Amino acid sequence: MIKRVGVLTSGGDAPGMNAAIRAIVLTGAAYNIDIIGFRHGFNGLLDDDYQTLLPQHVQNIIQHGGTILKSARCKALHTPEGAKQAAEALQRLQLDALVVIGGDGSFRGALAIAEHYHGQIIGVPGTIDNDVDGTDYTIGFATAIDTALDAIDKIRDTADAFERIFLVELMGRHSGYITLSAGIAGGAEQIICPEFGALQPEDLKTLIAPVQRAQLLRGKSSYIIVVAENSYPGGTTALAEALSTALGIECRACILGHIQRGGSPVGADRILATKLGAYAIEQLVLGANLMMAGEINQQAVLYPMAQTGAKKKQIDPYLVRWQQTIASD
Ligand SMILES: Nc1ncnc2c1ncn2[C@@H]1O[C@H](COP(=O)(O)OP(=O)(O)O)[C@@H](O)[C@H]1O
Ligand SMILES: O=P(O)(O)OC[C@H]1O[C@](O)(COP(=O)(O)O)[C@@H](O)[C@@H]1O
Repeated sequence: MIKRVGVLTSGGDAPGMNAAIRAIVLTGAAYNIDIIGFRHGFNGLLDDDYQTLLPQHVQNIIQHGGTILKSARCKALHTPEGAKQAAEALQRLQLDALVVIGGDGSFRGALAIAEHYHGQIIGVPGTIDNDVDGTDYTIGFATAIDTALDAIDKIRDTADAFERIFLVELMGRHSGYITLSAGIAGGAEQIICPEFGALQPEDLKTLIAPVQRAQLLRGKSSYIIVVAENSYPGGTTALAEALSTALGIECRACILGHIQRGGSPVGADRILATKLGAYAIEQLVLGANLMMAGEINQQAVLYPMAQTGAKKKQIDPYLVRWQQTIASD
């Protein structure tokens, strides 16, 4: 019988985390389960920083970005002592289960705790990067795309007016999901992301030739290259400078950064978060352990937490081929 469940948000915050917390609290109340919210990610377990979450605490939060529980990265959890201490906190507070809302890193943290914990643990995928296996989309990704798109559309106006090349840097440390998706939707002429291979200074000619073709043959007045972070030595600003020198045309870099993590979650993220938060609680009641609540083909599914980061989630090969062979030529 599950009576008390802890919940925390960990790693990069993502729009929709609040909607997930709300669904967890409301579903918990329906099953007569007490929900205890830990603040600042796993740090809340180590610092005894928690509060009981009642339905009234999650009123009017579905529309807000960020997370009412705060999020953080927790260095201590990378040590066996930290994981043991976190598990001891869960036992001491008599928690039957823990819900971790975060990315595959947070799920690795949860698995470290599980080595010392007798209760159940379930994950809910929350990260703008969409780099978690076992779910088509993560909570926050859809909002991040719209935020990036809004910026790309605006940059297009000034790029066109000034007949400039713009490089727009988007987030995703290890994954090009945001970059490919926002690049396709924003009509970017070129896309640079980890899945297409690292770009080195000596490879610049592969970028330059299509730019020249577009300008000479098609008379393009604006040209947008979206770039995933960490794609070029020295960063996107260095890449813009190198391109300016090579092409003799003004290139500008725009780093969107953490803007992509904020804002009111779009409908798709609120719906996904509500579904997965509720499903996580219902599956805990049914005995799920060390699983992630995901959604595949609109169906809520359980997926082993240990496999959520085991292989690199594939970005859409059809769009990759189209972008590389048709859109960027
Ligand atoms: N291998 C690991 N062992 C223990 N804890 C981990 C491990 N990887 C990540 N964590 C915990 O999860 C937190 C968030 O991980 P991170 O990769 O930054 O974000 P995300 O969950 O969004 O992928 C880390 O700060 C750490 O506390
Ligand atoms: O906020 P920080 O610590 O600068 O981290 C930035 C990173 O966090 C993210 O926004 C989200 O990543 P995670 O969800 O894996 O934490 C990445 O896109 C970005 O590289």
